[in-house]
Amino acid sequence: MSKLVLIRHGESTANHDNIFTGWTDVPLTEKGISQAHVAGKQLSHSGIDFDIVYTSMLQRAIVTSYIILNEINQAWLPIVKSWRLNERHYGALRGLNKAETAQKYGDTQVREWRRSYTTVPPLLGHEESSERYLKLGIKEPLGESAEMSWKRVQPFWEDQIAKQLRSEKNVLLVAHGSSIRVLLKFLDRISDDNFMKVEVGNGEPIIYNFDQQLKVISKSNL
Ligand SMILES: O=C(O)[C@H](O)COP(=O)(O)O
Repeated sequence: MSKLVLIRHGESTANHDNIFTGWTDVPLTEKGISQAHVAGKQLSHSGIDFDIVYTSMLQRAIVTSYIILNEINQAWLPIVKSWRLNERHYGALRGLNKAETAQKYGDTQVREWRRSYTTVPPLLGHEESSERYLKLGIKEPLGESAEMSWKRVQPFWEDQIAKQLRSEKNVLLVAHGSSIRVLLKFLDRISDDNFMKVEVGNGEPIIYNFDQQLKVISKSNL
C-alpha cells in the first residue's frame, strides 16, 4: 500500500490581495507560512514516512514544502521541482483583481474562467520567456484552461508519481489550486460539470491510500 498526500501551498501575497496569479512567482504571506507549519504539524502527527516530494517551480509551493519537511523532520528527502505542477497559467487575467474583474465581466463569466474545466482564460498577447523555463526549453503558455493544465500534469503523473506509488513509495506533492484540482478530477473520477464545485484550500492535506494496482482504497482530509 502507498500514500499520496496532496497539499496546496499556504496563502500567497496574491491570494491575500485577491489577484489572479497563475505562473507569477509570488511569496507566501505570514499567514501562508503559518498554514504550512500547521499542515506540517498535522502530517507529523499522522506519522507518514515519505520517500519523495514533488513540487512546482514556483516559490509559494517550494517554500511550503520546505516548511512541511522541517516540521515532519524529513528535510533530507529528495525534492523534484517541475513546471508541470505549476498553477494553471491565467493568461491576460494575471495581475487583475478577481473582485474587480467580476464587477467588469460579471460573476458568471469570472466563475467560468476560474472553475470551468474547459474554458480558456483570455490569452496573453505575447510570448514570455523567463530564464528558469528557457533553461528547460519550455515555452511558457499564453494562458491555460484547467484541461490544458491536466495535459501537462498527466505525463508527470504517469512517468513519476504513479511509478513511485506502484512501487509502494509514499509521495508528498505540494502544488497549486488548479494542478491539484485536475489530479482530484482524475483520481475521484469527477465529471467536467462537477469539476466546477471542486475547491482546494491553502495548506489543507488530502491523503490517498492506494493498492499496488493504483486503485484508491481510501481518501481523507486532515
Ligand atoms: O492563480 C491563482 O490566482 C490562484 O492561485 C488560484 O486561483 P483560483 O482560485 O482562481 O483557482
